[in-house]
Amino acid sequence: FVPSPLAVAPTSKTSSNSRLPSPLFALDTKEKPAEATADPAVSSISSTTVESSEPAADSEGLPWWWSYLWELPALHPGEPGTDITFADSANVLRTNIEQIYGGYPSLDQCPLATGEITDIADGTMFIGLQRYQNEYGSPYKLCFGPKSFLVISDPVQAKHVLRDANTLYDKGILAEILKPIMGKGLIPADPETWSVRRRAIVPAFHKAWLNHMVGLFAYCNEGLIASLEKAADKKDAPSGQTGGKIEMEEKFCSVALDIIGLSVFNYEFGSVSEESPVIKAVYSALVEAEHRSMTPAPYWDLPFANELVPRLRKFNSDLKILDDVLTDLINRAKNSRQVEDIEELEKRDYANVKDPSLLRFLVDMRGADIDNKQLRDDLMTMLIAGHETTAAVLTWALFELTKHPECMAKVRHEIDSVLGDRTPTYEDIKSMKYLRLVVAETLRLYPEPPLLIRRCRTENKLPKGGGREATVIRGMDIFLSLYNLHHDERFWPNANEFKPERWETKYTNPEVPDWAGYDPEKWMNTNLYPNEVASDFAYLPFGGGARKCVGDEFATLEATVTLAMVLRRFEFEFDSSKLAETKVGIMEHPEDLNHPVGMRTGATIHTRRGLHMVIRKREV
Ligand code: HEM
Repeated sequence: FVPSPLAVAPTSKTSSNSRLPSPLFALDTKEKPAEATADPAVSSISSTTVESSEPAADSEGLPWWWSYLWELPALHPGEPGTDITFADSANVLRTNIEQIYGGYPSLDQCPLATGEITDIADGTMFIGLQRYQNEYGSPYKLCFGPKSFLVISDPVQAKHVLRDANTLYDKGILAEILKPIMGKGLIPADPETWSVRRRAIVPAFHKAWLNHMVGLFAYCNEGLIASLEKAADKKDAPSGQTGGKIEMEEKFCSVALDIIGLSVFNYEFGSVSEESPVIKAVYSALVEAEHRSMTPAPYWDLPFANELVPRLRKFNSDLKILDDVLTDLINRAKNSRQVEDIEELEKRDYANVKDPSLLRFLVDMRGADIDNKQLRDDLMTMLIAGHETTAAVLTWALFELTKHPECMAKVRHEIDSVLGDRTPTYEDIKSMKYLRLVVAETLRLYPEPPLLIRRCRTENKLPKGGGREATVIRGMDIFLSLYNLHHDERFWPNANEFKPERWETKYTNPEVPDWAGYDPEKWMNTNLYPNEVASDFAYLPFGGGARKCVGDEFATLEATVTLAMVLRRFEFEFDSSKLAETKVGIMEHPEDLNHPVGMRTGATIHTRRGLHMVIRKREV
């Protein structure tokens, strides 16, 4: 198997990027400069990024072509956790070869995107995929060596994959990569384990608990506010600006970690104010999950790799620290177990409950599986799934509000009139509609993650929708681009504009067959935030169908409370000294023109160099 005819072939011009683009998410081609990451935890995140001038070997010293070899079906037969076999992978490969040498239309009727590899390896793969979408429509196919992906960016087709035919798809590569970290947690779990655990975990996010969580979010934010006050008091802003300097992406990461620790397993990380080996271990797990998602060859599965590769040895020892903490918390919860029926648990008076964590609920539930390993996997999954995602939403919401002073003024007016000096309650959130729309609009412009991943288990037909009818063959890997869906003018007029008001207006487009359009009536009376149902699957920040995020309401409430508390007390401006520095980034990435902080992807969309702001206490 010669890779180049099948690949979007690296040309001599692009040879510095000759390592294959990631099969997952994106390759980041820029390294975050050290000054943007004073916090060691955050600097360890930036260390996962890959330099554009990468020589012909990756960070583990493996030659770039090794990843091609790994993808040969003979070396990578039948995927663990799925029923896809060597024969299925070979059939997908044969289809692609026939298409390349036989010409379009192929067996699956999908055009093959061709172009320079740099189109998608410039650090923002989702933007590269959008360029191809404009050219080829939905779905189109992308080949990297013998590996191929069907890229879907249409709401009707997304509804088919996620909801109507969801049993015909599994998580494919994503499950393979996350299994060593999350075990049998919901994201990578096999179908049997998934349905048992999903039934146990969904009731844990019940109404009374979410109501109580609003108070917990406010409690964790007090630490953040104290640390922001200190920064404001420093008054070290660059000349021409007043206030103190602060990097807000890192601050939002810390508060989101504190919140997830306390709410999910009753553990005080206290990461807003200090650094500890456990916090470092959490970041190590996150960094490794992200690194694996960007590494084409699963070298960690090789015999002895975990003993021999220094990176893996370090990761395993960090994971052990985290596992020990989780095991201790699980044992303590089990030792004080008080079994109750789900209905009774859901009626708990949380004001008088000492430990309101999700772990407590999962242990106390009658008939629950309280096997240590399973509980550990559940907690680890929620820690990873629920931390950086929310931090990213907060980062981009502050970024957009700073760019749009008229929206900021509206938000502030709402917060002042609803909250006054109080900390927010669930009822207050209901009253702060504009702020909720800001959160929704941020999730539209910056979906976290920007791509969903699936693998087809049974050949089936994709409906046409606003794209083309196609056959998805068994074994085919899928990228469902949320970024494309959310930025498509056919579903969202002036799609690139930050306009929270858009969510109040009905929109239909008869030119997209079978798409019902967006209808605010479908959520405003029943939900706090717009969702996939109201947009007929054109807005999928939390996915949709059976595998939809279990933490959607938790996360949106968390983001709303945090923004309300922070924006009420502080004024922000972009740090002008850092803006000048990022001009280089702007020149290199024309699509970043509206993003003075730049974008890069791992599992979520990060800034390139941090969200550097000048902060002042607000006169109220
Ligand atoms: C703004 C924050 C968040 C965003 C944008 C987000 C987004 C998503 C998305 C898009 C999925 C679907 C993935 C797929 O279909 O492949 C998902 C799944 C999931 N999320 Fe979230 N999430 C967020 C916060 C949270 C939180 C706070 C938790 C838990 C405390 C959480 C736990 C999970 C779990 C367990 C799954 C897997 C569900 C399953 O497969 O059954 N997420 N999330």
